Amino acid sequence: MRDGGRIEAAIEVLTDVETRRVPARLALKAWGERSRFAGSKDRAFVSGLVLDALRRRRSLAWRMGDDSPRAAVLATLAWDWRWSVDRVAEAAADETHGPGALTPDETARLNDPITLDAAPDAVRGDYPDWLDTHMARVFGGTRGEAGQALAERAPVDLRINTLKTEPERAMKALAPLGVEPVEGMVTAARIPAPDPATRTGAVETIPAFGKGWFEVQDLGSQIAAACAGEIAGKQVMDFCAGGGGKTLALAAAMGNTGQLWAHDSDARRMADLIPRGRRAGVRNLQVRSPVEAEPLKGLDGRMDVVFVDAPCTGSGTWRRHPDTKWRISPEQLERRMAEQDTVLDQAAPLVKTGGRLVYVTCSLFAEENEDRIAAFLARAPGFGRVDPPADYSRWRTPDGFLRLSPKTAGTDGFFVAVLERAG
Ligand SMILES: C[S@@+](CC[C@H](N)C(=O)[O-])C[C@H]1O[C@@H](n2cnc3c(N)ncnc32)[C@H](O)[C@@H]1O
Repeated sequence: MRDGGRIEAAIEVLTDVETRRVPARLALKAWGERSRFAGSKDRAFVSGLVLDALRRRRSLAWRMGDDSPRAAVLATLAWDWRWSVDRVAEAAADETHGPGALTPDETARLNDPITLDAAPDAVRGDYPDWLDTHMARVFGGTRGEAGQALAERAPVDLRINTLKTEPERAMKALAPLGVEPVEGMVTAARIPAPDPATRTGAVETIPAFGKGWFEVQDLGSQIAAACAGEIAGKQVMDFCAGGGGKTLALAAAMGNTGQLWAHDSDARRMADLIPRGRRAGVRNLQVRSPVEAEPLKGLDGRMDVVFVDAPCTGSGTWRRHPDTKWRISPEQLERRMAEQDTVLDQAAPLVKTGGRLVYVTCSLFAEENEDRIAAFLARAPGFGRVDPPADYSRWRTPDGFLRLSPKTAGTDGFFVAVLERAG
């Protein structure tokens, strides 16, 4: 495809995302199915452009004085992809495929972009107005900057699986991917955010992945899992195991000692858990699926650690899923809060006396984090807060929890509370 056609396709997909309020992934898939002529480079270009436009949707509209998908896509090319305005103009004017020649106003705005200094925080931080109070509660006067960091492209983070290899050996195998070590975490590696228009080789295709040497996992998720503490030889329950990202990290920390239990209220989400565990060399995993009559039977009061990776709005992952920030609603936030209360109440009885309940979300909002913990502690006075591991103390909140964000930690946003059941 020529650039004009690719740009027109990105405008079409962005329009579809916004008018039908569907995930970008589905709109891109639908476009791909309609556009059999598009090759893998075209798909990478269109997908990268749509996602980048979604990342800064509001600030682009504000600076262009136009909230159309066309304006967002053209501005992304000029300001984010650093195309010259002449190049944008030439591609747009492509007679057969392009979205049409730039107007004089578009040309002027692209050539002379205004700053965001006078923009409201929600515009500077690229999130919907109704979330401003939620962002303000956590980030105060720096919420615009926190939002900007959530609008950056994310790196690809890897977790080296110590059940299968040594970090040094894995780093050698990963060298062709351009990985960088992560300070303070020898089992983590990072591939800097790729160029948006190119489809980078999927890390899953290299032989070391097939051998189970590493997993793709955001560094924040790895740190959250590490907050389970010293768990070798213990009884550990991953209560919301889902696809098993945290389960496998917990398994590596246990080194096939003790017993790791995995549970989720949705059996379908755990479908890949057994094969993933096998590939990763996990031998101490027991899956307790909700298809069983009483999946948690016999486990009350037996766990040293119950890890609750709770359902949440995912506001910490906007870098990776920028469409979700425009779809999230107050009703959805309320629903997630109710689910978080339920999940805490269901998980707590499994914790043994002196054991720990580790509550994690990938959301930044206090309503899903501190407020849920405060409400839980009021309902369950046998539990009390303890400090998360000292290694991560630089991200401790004044209340003694952990909050990671792209701005403070260079990771996705995560919240961790470590609670202990009194003796
Ligand atoms: C954030 S996701 C888990 C992601 C997973 N731990 C990982 O690292 O890949 C939250 C999970 O909680 C599950 N869930 C929601 N309500 C639940 C409940 N009451 N009990 C157990 N799991 C629940 C959802 O099905 C979903 O899989």
